[in-house]
Amino acid sequence: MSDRNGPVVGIIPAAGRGVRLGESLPKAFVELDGRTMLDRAVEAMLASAVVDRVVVVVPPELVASVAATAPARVCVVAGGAERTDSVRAGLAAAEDAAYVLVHDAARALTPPRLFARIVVELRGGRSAVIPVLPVADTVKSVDRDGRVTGTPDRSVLRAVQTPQGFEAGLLRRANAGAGDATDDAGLVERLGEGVYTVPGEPLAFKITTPLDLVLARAVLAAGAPVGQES
Ligand SMILES: Nc1ccn([C@@H]2O[C@H](COP(=O)(O)OP(=O)(O)OP(=O)(O)O)[C@@H](O)[C@H]2O)c(=O)n1
Ligand SMILES: C[C@](O)(CO)[C@H](O)COP(=O)(O)O
Repeated sequence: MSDRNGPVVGIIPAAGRGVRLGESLPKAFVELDGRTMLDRAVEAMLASAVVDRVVVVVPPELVASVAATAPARVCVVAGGAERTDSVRAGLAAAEDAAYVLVHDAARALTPPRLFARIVVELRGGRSAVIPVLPVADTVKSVDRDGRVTGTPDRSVLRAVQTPQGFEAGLLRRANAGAGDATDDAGLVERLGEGVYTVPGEPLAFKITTPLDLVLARAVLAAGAPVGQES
């Protein structure tokens, strides 16, 4: 059990290569209207006013250059081969945390109010809290031949975003366990611990493909109040 008033440390995994985006530099360093995805993610986290400090996890060769321009309350560490490895590196630099918020740099337009929504639940006694949205498409499971094996009831499905918030000790235990997962909550679920949901934000979409990049730039060009509102 964490100290309910203890520090919240944000961890921003930004060490991916962005293969699916296909740009010539690591994805977190691609610019959206003059500011990198990473800078936007850090600024939103700090603007939320619910995070005490931020650990940014970047490709090893970029640690020195990112650290040289990092704002106050932000430290920079080297990431690993998989996202889970990068989160582990972030956790190692968050030794003082009572709670951690793990947030993809790739969700660069996330409104600050989403961080606050997660922290309210953590301080209220939840150990693991994630933002989700309803699923708009029908989802099928398929076998290796592409043959449909089932149609899950859409009403119980949710698309999962970040920031994902945890009692720090719980995420340390989950992350130290064997195996990988596509999100941090998945590791916590494997421990048999409850993971709770709060409403996500459409603007917290993950910039994964070139089309996502077009969408993000269009949102900014349209003058949406991204990063300003709390
Ligand atoms: N070894 C890794 C892989 C991913 N990430 C981060 O985890 C977030 C979500 O990952 P994703 O969107 O898949 O980014 P990439 O791994 O860069 O994308 P791709 O799979 O297309 O290469 C991103 O902010 C990414 O930088 C990370 O810190 N370390
Ligand atoms: C953590 C995550 O953003 C939740 O939706 C997602 O699972 C990351 O997946 P990726 O393939 O590493 O982008």
